[in-house]
Formats: sequence, structure tokens, C-alpha cells
Amino acid sequence: MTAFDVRPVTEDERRPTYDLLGRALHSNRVSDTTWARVGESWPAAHKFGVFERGAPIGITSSFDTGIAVPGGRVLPLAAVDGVGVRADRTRRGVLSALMAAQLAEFAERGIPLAALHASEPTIYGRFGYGSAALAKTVRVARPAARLHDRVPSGGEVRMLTPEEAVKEIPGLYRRIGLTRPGMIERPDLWWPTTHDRHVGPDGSHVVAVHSGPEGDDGYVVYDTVDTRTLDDPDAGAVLKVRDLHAANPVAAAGLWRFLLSVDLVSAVHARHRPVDEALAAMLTDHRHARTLDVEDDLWLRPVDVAAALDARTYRAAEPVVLAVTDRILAANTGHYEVGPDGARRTDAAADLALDVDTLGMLYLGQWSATALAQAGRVEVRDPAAVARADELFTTVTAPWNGTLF
Ligand SMILES: CC(=O)SCCNC(=O)CCNC(=O)[C@H](O)C(C)(C)COP(=O)(O)OP(=O)(O)OC[C@H]1O[C@@H](n2cnc3c(N)ncnc32)[C@H](O)[C@@H]1OP(=O)(O)O
Repeated sequence: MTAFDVRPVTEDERRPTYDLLGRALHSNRVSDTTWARVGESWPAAHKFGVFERGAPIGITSSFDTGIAVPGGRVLPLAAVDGVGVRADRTRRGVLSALMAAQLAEFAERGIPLAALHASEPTIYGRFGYGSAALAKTVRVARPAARLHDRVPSGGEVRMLTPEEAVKEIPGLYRRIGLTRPGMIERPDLWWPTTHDRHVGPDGSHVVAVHSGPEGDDGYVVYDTVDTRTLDDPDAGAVLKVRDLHAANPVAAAGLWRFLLSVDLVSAVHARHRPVDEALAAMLTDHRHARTLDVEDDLWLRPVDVAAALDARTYRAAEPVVLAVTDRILAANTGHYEVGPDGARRTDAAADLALDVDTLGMLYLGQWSATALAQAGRVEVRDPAAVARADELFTTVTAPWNGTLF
């Protein structure tokens, strides 16, 4: 493999590296107008590039934020929001060099966890990222879907103007808080593309807010796609949910009740929803809410294994000793005792052995130790330890990220 010279991106290289990423992801070259709007979301900080004759051929980017872990603590997170290699320079180790440099920098800065959304699931395991939270795509039939009588009710829904949405939604997301393991804080630099997310590229998105006795406590961003054709003039529109967060069950029910009440809509389509969202259970006939797909959502990389393991809570069970192998950040390789009192390094013999990417899969509670052992990802040295690890790592609420970055 060729050794590539990885270095931090400079201020002047922000736009060329943004263009490189856009090209790698097959989006159109960014116009001056778009760059004026989204450029501030692409600072030089925390970006690494590989360059040839002054031009970037590979780029990796991240921003600092916080992630909720089981038990509710919010840990520093490096959110990897862009990785791309120029098409004529792929498969010769550019990404590998970028990832190694980026992970070393995260470790040096003492960041315990890194995360990303993967364009393809085969890429990131080798760098220690594991598929840690899944998400589902759900399609609700309209007007057939009806909420049953006992679904919580109360409060009201009001629609915002685009200007109000841009102003109010960041604060509302913050106030709603990180209600599930895997959710992240959305820093200021994430929001400028809110013009695209919350207003829509051409003002096509709708934002509605739910208010309860304590004030605003939930919101939904959606747009509609007209599916009528000459052959099917009654097809109506499909309402696509882009972003929906609620602080409590009344707000969640109120937002879904609103979505299901919008006229001239034949289906409500929501991608990237929590796998255990109770929508089907809210309906009189739960077949009117079909899960179309379950896909990998958040990929998590323990950067400081000891700190990450010690930061989450565990359910009551006898401790287990994990032997963790990390081929990139070698300092993580070692044995860790994990129990209800936390986690610490140990010299004791290991009950279970796993690579650091599998630890990423286990960490937020999405995958059980049993499933990971059955899949050959956890090597079982003491069979009794598998059930203990299941109990320790299980979470009542499924993890979910819910933020596109
Ligand atoms: C977090 C995000 O931003 S997700 C978006 C990721 N970006 C994209 O998908 C844009 C399009 N793709 C690209 O830019 C590039 O192909 C990248 C970034 C995915 C890979 O970059 P490369 O420089 O080719 O990766 P590199 O040469 O270091 O490959 C490392 C290993 O991963 C494998 N690999 C890399 N990309 C892929 C892929 N798309 N599918 C399967 N294997 C892959 C390589 O074969 C190599 O395997 P090996 O170690 O067994 O030899």
C-alpha cells in the first residue's frame, strides 16, 4: 500500500474539499448560492485530506458533539460527517490513511466515541465502527389508518412559517432532549443546512409544532409528493416525514394524529424511525402501518474503550470480562470487567472475546451478546457469560440516532 501524506485541511481548501465530497456522493457541483448558505457548516476544523499537486484526492471530516449513552449520560462524540475519495484514486489506501489519522486525533483529544452513517455497510467495520443502532422505514395507509380511543391526547398542533421554523426548531430540539441512547446534540454548525432540511430546497417542507401544558414539546418536518397520474387520478399525495421528535407520548401521538389527518394524502411515509416506535400499536388495525425496511442507522466506534464502557449503565447481573481487540488504536486492546458498578481494566481471564467494532454493536443495546455470538462475532470462552452479558447490556428503549449527518 502506498503511504499517503495526510494533513489537516486549510481555510482555503474548504470549498474544494466540499466539492470533492459532493462529487464522490454523486451530487451536483455546489453553486455559489448554495455554498453561501451551507459553507459555514463545513469549517476547516477537524478535517483531514490527502492532496496531489495541491488538489484534494481524499477527505474525511467530523464535528464535535455529544451522544446519549444507556443510562442517560451524554459523552463527547466525534461525528464523522463526510468521507470521500476521488473516483480515479480509490482502492489504493487513501481512506485507510485518512481514517487512521482521524482516529489517532480523536484519541489524542480524549474523545471516547466516534460515529457515522455509512454509505455502504462493508466499509467501516475494518476501522472499528460497528452497526450500533438500526432504524425502520414505515408506511401508513391513509385514510384507512385510525388511532384507537386510548391513544394519549391533548395539546395542539400549529404550523410554522419557514422563517419561524429556522428560528424555533433548533431550540425546540435542544429542549426535547436526547430521549434515546444514540441520539446526538445538534451543534450550531449542523443547522445552516436547516434551510434545506426544514424549509426545503424550494420552500417545499412543512413544519408543525405540538404544544402541551408546558409549551412546545414536539415537532415534525414533512413534505408531500403528488403521486396522481393520468391513469390513477385518485392516487393522492405521499406525505414524507423528514424529522419528528417528541418530548413525551402525548406530543408523539398528537403529531401522528395530525399527520394522519392531512387531506388528499394516500400514505404517510417515514424513514429512519426508531425500530420500537409504538405507531402500529396506536392504530385500530396495525397492518395499516407496514414496516417496509429496517436498515443500519448509526455506526459507533469506541475510541477510548475503558471510558466508553464505564460511562453507560448496566442492568443487574454478575460481571463479565471482555477481551477486546483493536487493530488500529492498539492501546484499547485488553481485558475489561463490566458489571452493574461500571467497567474497568483487569488482568482476569476473559469470558467473551470480541473486536472493537463488535463492541460498538453491543454498546447501545441494539444487538444482544447471544445474537453476536450466534453470528460468530463474539468468541465465547465461558458459555454462562453470554446470558450475563445479555442482561447487563440490554436497554428497555431501542437505540436510535434520528439525525442525518
Ligand atoms: C461517513 C460517510 O461519509 S459515508 C460516505 C462515504 N463515501 C462514499 O461512499 C463516496 C464514494 N466512495 C468513496 O469515496 C471511496 O470509495 C471510499 C471513501 C468509500 C473508499 O475509499 P478508498 O480510498 O477506495 O478506500 P481504501 O483504498 O482505503 O480501502 C480500504 C479497504 O476498504 C475496502 N473498500 C473501500 N471501499 C469499499 C467499498 N465501497 N466497497 C467494498 N469495499 C471497500 C477496500 O477494498 C480496502 O480493502 P482491503 O483493506 O481489504 O484492501
